[in-house]
Amino acid sequence: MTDTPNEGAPLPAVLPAGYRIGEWELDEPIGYGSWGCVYAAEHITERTRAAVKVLRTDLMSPGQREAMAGLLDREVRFSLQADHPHLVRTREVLSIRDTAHPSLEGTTALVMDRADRSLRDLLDATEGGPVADARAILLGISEGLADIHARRWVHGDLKPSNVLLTDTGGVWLADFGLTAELDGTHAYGPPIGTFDYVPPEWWTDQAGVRSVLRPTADIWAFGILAHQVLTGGVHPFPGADERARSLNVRSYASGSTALRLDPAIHEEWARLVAECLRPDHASRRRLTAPDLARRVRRLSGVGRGRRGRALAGSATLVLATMLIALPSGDAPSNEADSSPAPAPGSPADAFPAGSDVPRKLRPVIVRAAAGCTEKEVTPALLAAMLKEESGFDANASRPKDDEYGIAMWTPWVFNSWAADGNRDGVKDYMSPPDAIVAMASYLCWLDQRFKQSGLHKDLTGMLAAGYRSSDKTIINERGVPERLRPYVTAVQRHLAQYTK
Ligand SMILES: Nc1ncnc2c1ncn2[C@@H]1O[C@H](COP(=O)(O)OP(=O)(O)OP(=O)(O)O)[C@@H](O)[C@H]1O
Repeated sequence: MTDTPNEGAPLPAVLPAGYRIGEWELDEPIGYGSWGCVYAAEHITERTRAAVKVLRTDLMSPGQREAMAGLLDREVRFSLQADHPHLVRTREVLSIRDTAHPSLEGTTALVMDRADRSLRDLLDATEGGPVADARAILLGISEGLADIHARRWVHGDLKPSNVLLTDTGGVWLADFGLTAELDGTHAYGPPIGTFDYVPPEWWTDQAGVRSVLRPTADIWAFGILAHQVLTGGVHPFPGADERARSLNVRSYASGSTALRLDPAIHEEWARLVAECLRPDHASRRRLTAPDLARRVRRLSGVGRGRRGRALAGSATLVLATMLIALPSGDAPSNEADSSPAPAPGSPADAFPAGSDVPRKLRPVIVRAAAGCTEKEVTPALLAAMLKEESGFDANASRPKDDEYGIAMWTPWVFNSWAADGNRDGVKDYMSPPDAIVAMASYLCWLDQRFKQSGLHKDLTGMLAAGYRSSDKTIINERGVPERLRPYVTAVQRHLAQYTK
């Protein structure tokens, strides 16, 4: 908190060197963004370096300030939870207290680890050919993206100035001002974007004053960025300026022109870039961020198992724990329901007599539930969810919402929870056993998240609602949102029928 030694004289737009925010003393600005200025800074006693992003709403018009409020909230929320070697670390978020300058009171300052340059600086300094450490940079970006998507957020503004680099080889994604949390299959953001990195559908996917944001937008941006990294800055779509290039992007997406990548790019990298630059969301979504990271890792020649540090609290860890806990047994089959009546005490006997839960599915449902130690994740709950999601139809689909199969998984979301329920070596969201085990893993994780957040009432309702939205939605609303109430009521009705 800042009361002294900041002087009482009027402050210029750029805060003067020596200005103190909390325990941090500002030095020169490192760079300017649309909403704020980033300063080099040092801790006043420990002399550690940092970068401090000051978002000065006092310099904005009332309209800008209003637009800024929501974005700022998202940037702060995501920054505080980002915990990955390839996401810039936010040390603290401060609210300026400066009695000598009341207009600054309450201004937000994000104190981050300081990088030595951005990828933009590196591209500007490179004349042709791949930038130095191109592979490591692309690997870092793809792993950072995979983590963001696994947490069900979309970066939304991936571009060279938002990729930070350190002299020691650090690669950090930064600037979470447009980072948005998914609610279902997509998020919404303000219609702001950097033309050179937005996907073709961005121009048409506007919902009122908001634009639709999907994880595939980050994949597109990665494709553009990878092309630039591999060529020393060449944008894959020709044009003298951003507007001309964006017209060429749209002409490509409409099928009028073909994609022409720089021939100097190695064939295998070019194939990956082309996949990222598929012309529409539907064809691009097959390449999820975890797949992308795997492919980049392989192309970079980095062996399996190389991770900077463990992902504390990540979904991956919970899933691994759960699958180890799965009792062994015969691999469940995908076939239709045709088995004889169950023996008493068998998995197939877990449901009330006359229940419509298909007999063939009962063992996998029971086994999937047994893999979770949370008492709410029962065979009855899984069956109730499957009933409401698909009516137990293995081929169900809602293409409009990008949801498929018995558990109505969205393909890229399934990837974060993917399970090989029938142990056939393939993790497939259209395979009922895989989809059901993944559903149990996800519900198990949601259950733990809610309990950790102090939410203990109506857990089954929150689990059903969380499956339809996200952990964050339920935690933020402290329970089932009204709009999801009809869905939750239906699941709970089935649950009562399936509970013995
Ligand atoms: N932690 C950091 N360490 C070093 N430089 C940083 C850090 N964070 C941001 N920068 C640099 O500061 C500049 C401004 O960053 P900021 O995130 O405010 O905006 P931007 O991404 O350049 O633009 P916009 O806000 O319009 O998207 C950028 O050049 C960025 O590379």
